[in-house]
Amino acid sequence: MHTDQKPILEVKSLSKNFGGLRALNDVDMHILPKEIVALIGPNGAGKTTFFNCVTGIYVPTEGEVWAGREGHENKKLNGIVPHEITKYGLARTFQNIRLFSSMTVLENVMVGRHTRTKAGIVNAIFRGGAFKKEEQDTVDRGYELLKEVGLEKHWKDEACNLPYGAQRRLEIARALATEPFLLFLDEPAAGMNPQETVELKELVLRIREKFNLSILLIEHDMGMVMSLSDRIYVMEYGSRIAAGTPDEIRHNPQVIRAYLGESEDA
Ligand SMILES: Nc1ncnc2c1ncn2[C@@H]1O[C@H](COP(=O)(O)OP(=O)(O)OP(=O)(O)O)[C@@H](O)[C@H]1O
Repeated sequence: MHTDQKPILEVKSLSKNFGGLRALNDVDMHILPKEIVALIGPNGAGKTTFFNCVTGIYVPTEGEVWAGREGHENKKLNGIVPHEITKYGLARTFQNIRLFSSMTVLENVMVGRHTRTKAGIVNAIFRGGAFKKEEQDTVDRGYELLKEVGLEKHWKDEACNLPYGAQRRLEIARALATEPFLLFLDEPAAGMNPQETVELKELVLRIREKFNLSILLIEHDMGMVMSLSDRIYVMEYGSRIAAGTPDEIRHNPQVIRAYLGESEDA
């Protein structure tokens, strides 16, 4: 990594209040092209609130979010609605999987793809004749992405019938279909067995290379965080308490204290 590279994400003094609760307090972060960065911290530290503020779901109380593809100027994202942020190139998965459960696996990926097509989701549903070619491309591209995450054999299954780990991979495929430059993964390994977690790690590394992605992940599986991340940010009670390489974080006394102080189920 070269430190003179333009960050593709710059978060400056981000804060979020919920009534009297300061869920995020003055948090700074940057991500460089093709970096894999983890955001960790005990339960309730503010990690999901951070994701929600950066991806437009919450309006931050204070602070600024700037982002832009490599080779382009960064643009201020404050005030932009979530679907416009997705279109701009920031895609995400959710802690509680949010698939369209009665749609097929392939249709779920096609929904992501329609962020990029002229036809849009309405024409896709009503099958407007003028959009047939584009629609075929959407199907082909969706199928390719299913192959990428190892789900092509399940393309006609209803999404709700997939095992849990496969649903998480499908969410990643749907996010990739929007052609992001920055992908947010909210606890991608949650509920996965050790074998699925290893496969997920390989998948994350593969898609970073193939799609030239930067990735920010929230994850409680420390084995995965330490072995996958280029850098790690640590939060506690809404504030950033540390940032550094996995080795620096592992030996940081404040981080050790934050983790030893939390309950065992975290
Ligand atoms: N919409 C909301 N309204 C009020 N309080 C909220 C809201 N969302 C989050 N909070 C509170 O903000 C704090 C931070 O929550 P957040 O979900 O961001 O933490 P987290 O680090 O993602 O936790 P976990 O690891 O358990 O997912 C918590 O005290 C939570 O109860």
